[in-house]
Parts: sequence; structure tokens; C-alpha cells
Amino acid sequence: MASPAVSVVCVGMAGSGKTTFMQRINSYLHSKKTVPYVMNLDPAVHSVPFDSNIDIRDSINYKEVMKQYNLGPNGGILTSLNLFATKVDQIISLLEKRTAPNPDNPSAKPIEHILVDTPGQIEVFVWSASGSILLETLASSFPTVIAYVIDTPRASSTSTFMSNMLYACSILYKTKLPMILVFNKTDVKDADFAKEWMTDFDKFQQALRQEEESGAFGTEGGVGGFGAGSGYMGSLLNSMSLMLEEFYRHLSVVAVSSMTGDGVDEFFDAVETKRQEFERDYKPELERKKQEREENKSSQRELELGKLMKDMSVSGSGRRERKGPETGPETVSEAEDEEEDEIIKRGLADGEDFSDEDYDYAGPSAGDEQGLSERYKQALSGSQSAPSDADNSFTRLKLEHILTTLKQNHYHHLAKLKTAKVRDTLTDAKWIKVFQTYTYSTAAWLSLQSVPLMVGPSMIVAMLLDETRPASSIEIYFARCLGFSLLTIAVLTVMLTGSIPLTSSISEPVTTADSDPKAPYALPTLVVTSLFHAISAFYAYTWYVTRGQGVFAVAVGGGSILAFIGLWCVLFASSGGKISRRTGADKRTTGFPFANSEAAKKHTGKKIL
Ligand SMILES: Nc1nc2c(ncn2[C@@H]2O[C@H](COP(=O)(O)OP(=O)(O)OP(=O)(O)O)[C@@H](O)[C@H]2O)c(=O)[nH]1
Repeated sequence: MASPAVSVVCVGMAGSGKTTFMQRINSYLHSKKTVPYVMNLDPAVHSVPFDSNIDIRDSINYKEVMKQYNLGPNGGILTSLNLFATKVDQIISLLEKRTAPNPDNPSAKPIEHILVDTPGQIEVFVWSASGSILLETLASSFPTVIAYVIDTPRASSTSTFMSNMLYACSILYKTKLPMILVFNKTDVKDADFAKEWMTDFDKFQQALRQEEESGAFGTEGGVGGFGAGSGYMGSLLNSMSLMLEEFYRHLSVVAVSSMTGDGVDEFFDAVETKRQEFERDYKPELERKKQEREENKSSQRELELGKLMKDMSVSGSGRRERKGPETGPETVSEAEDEEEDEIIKRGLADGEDFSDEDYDYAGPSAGDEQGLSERYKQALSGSQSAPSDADNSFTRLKLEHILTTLKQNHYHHLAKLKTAKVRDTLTDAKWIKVFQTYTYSTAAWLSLQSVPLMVGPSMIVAMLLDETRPASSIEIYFARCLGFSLLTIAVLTVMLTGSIPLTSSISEPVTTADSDPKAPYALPTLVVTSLFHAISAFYAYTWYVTRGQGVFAVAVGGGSILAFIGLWCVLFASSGGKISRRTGADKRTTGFPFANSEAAKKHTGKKIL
């Protein structure tokens, strides 16, 4: 569908001012009464200072992704983007709809700009599969321009400037989309020097010489000090600047201040120039690619789909227990921060635009391996069917690309998950067995004691009395009450620990995790009953020592064994336990004030955050 809208994708190094720049151009467009469509693709951003129509954070909880897949911050962003990318078709349909003239209201101005903010970790977006998918899909439907935001004050030395240019060059090469270099923060440092360096080779040489003379490249006595030694950096920069001349010619350069708003007019002029360039130079290339893919589509798709499903062959592996050891944290600090597992926090059907009926999100939770596999399958099958006019979209033709790239991105995560799953299933079964042995033994032991108290209270009282007389009615009453109480505790123990499920709909085994909805009181019950056994055993011991009656020795034995098993479950088999169920790391060594991260590292082999 032909659309006049142009999409502007802001990329840049962390802290270069992308978000502030987005805010500035957004408010500029509002002031010009051409309201843009805004997308935030940074799942890790805490808050964005502008209203976004589509926000990745509405659908993906980045922290939960990190926790669930056991990833670091960059892996978390990457996986969040991958999950988001599976729904790229819907996003594009939505954008196409919003940017097309409204037949019901022909006088309404269609959206002319789509603004996209990207993660601060530039490489995660530009070099990831999902980044490519999102960018290429966007470019297949709309003229797309990359705005590479540069922190001007930080690019004022020849080496930082050159690093930035090389980065920009690599992004241009990777995305193959028209690019505008946005020298931001010009209220702090004017960008004239950069423009000069890009257009006049001699000026750059001059600056280079000056820096060399001042020793900024690590020459003796230099202040820079980080260079590889005298002369090397200078000559490297020299030759690179020559090589980059061709690259500079393909760029538009604007100097802006997101703070003051200077240069925003020029930026939109550059956007218009690049839009025309896109239509003229880039679109035919995309069309050619599209044609090629169309030809190879069906055979390639079958092949890739088969491969992907093979790699993700978790479908037959049964249901993954969401709670329990496998969701346990990998590092100690993760364990201590544990929250409710929930990847899809609010669901995609949220917010102004995602509540749109077009956006029919009903995918399974991304919180588990099978969920992930299912989501990919769904995304793919959705793309396979639906031959509509939107099928002309490059999106659909990107299917095989989505398959391969997502597969590559997730290959090692899936492998990791599979290993963890097998290991955890084994260990979990062991724990559950001990735990259930404990609860049933407790119930049996208490019931055993309750029976004579209820059935023959007078006999029990007579046994306990030193004198020979019939039991009084009050003694009989208390003995029976004690019997009933013990029986009640026995029943409560098996119920509250979930050993006997209260509803027939529960088919998963109960776990001792605090957050297990099937047995929220399992751990407290375990603790209380273990204490009860310990106290009873101790009390029986004192009686045995003072009275020497053998029956107390039996009570000491039974109580002690149960107290010991209960304590073992509390320590080792519960999520509140001190031993990590996943790694075996002893967390007692890592807590405040005697933090000993080395002990935990030894077990986890991982970084303690
Ligand atoms: N003086 C000045 N400061 C700016 C300008 N643009 C951004 N900043 C500041 O630069 C810092 C980083 O800005 P952000 O917009 O958060 O940068 P970002 O690239 O989105 O950061 P990440 O999301 O972490 O990658 C903030 O403190 C901004 O106030 C500008 O034009 N002038």
C-alpha cells in the first residue's frame, strides 16, 4: 500500500540523546499539527518522556524475560525484541491502517511520520535478527530513514569522532537504509568542527596533527594515554578518514540541540531529502529482493520451517512446570529478587492502539520454552496463511528470514533451557518425593497418636496417672480433645502443603515454591509442623530421661525423624531455602553482612550480580 508516511528510526550510542531527540521531534511535529505515530522499541527504558502509540514494554516485561531465560541485560533486550518481532505483521498492518487516509473522515490528515526509538544498546538492535526484521519490514512498507544520533561533545576528538563515523558506517552497511547523522547537544558543543572534518580532509589532518603533538594518542607524556603508542593511531585515523570520504558523501548531516530545539527544521528537511532518496534508490532494490524472495519462497519456507521446528523440538516434551526449580534463579541476587513469573505483563492488547481489533494477540505465554516455540509457530503460521493485499508487503516475504534469524538468535538459549529442564525435572522429582514423604508421615504419626486418645481416653489417662483411680470426666474430655486436635493437624498438614489437592482441576504436582498458587501455605506449614515435631521430641526426651518409660523413647524417635526431614525440606527443597535449587550454591555465604560471592561463584560458575 502506497503511503506518504516516512518512518524515522533513531539509533545511537547509549546516552547520545536519542530519547530526548525523539521527544523534541515529536513535540515539533505536534506544534506543526502533523501528529506522528510513535513507537518505543526499548524494552529496558524506565520511562519515556513522550506518549508512544506502540510501546514494547506494554507487551514484554524485560526483567521477567531476563529472569525466565536466565539472561543478562543485553540478552534480555535481544530476546524481548525477538519476541516482539514475531508480531511484526500486526504492527505493520496497524501502521498501514493508521497512515492511510481515513475513508470515513476524508478531511482528517493521515499520519506522515512514524518515529521509532530504539534500545540504548545500539548493537543489540542493529545487529540482532529482530532488529533487522523490524527495520526491513518497516522499510518494506514505508520510506525508512535512520537518524544516527551522535553526542557532539563526546565526538570532539579525532579518535572519538572517527569511532562514531565507523559505527555509523557499519550501521549504514548493515541496514542499507538512508542515514542522517544528527549531531546532538550542540548547545554544549558546536558541530561545525564535525562538518568541517567531514568535508575538508585538510582540516581533519590538521586536528589530527594537533592531537598527536599534544600526545593524545599515547605518545610519551601524552594525556590521552590509551593509544597503541606513538604514531600508530595517527596514521590509522589518517587512512580511515580517506577511506570514509565516500561514505560521507551519502549522508545528510544536521546539527541539533534536543534541549533547545535548534536544528530541528533542518533535520526534517534532511528527512524529506532522504525520503526522496529512498524512493529513488532504495525502493527498487527492495522490490528486486522482494521479487527474488517470492520466487524462492515456498521451497525455502518449507525447508526453514522444518529446520526451525526441529531445533525447537520441545513440543513433544510435555508441559514445563512453570514453578519449581527450573524457574529458579541462576544467581544468588536473582534469587533474592525473585518475583512472580510472568513474561507477558499486560498483554499486547493494551494501550490506545493495541486495543485495536486488528491486533489480535492471543499467543501463549512467552515464559517458557514451549511458549516461545509456540509463539514462533504462531507468528509463522499467521504469515503463511492470510494471502491478502497486505501479502504484497515485504513482511510476508520475509518469512524465511524470520525463521532463520530467530532460530540463530535463540539456538543457544534453547539449548540452555533444554539442559536446565532435564536437570531440574530430575532434581524436582527427588524433592517432591521427600516433601510428600514428610507430609504423609507427619499425618500418619499424628493420626496414630490421636486414635488411642479418642478411642480409649480412660486407658491413656490411667496409663499416665501415678495413682490407681478411674479417669475423671474432665481428663477424658481433654484426652479426646487432644486426639481430635492431633487428627485435625494431620489433615491440615496434608491439605495446606497441597499433598491432597483441594480441587480436581489441579493436575500439576505441588511444589514448595512460595509462589506456587496450588499450595501457598506449604512452606509455613512445613516450618510450623517441623517445629512441632522438634518440640514434641524434646519434651518426650525429658520425660523419658526423668520417668524412664519406653513409650517416650518411641515419641522421641518419631518426632526427631520427622523434625529432621521437615527441616531438610525447609533448607533444601523450598524456594525459600538457603540452598539454591538450581545451582546448589550456598546462599548463606552471600547474604549481608557476610557476603561471600566467591563461594556462590564456585557453584554457579556465574557472575554474582
Ligand atoms: N545539553 C544537552 N543535553 C542533552 C541533549 N540531548 C540529550 N541530552 C542529555 O543527555 C542525556 C542522555 O539523554 P537520553 O535522551 O536519555 O539519551 P539516550 O540515547 O536515549 O539514552 P539511552 O536510552 O540510555 O541510550 C540526558 O541527561 C539528556 O538530558 C541536548 O541536546 N543538549
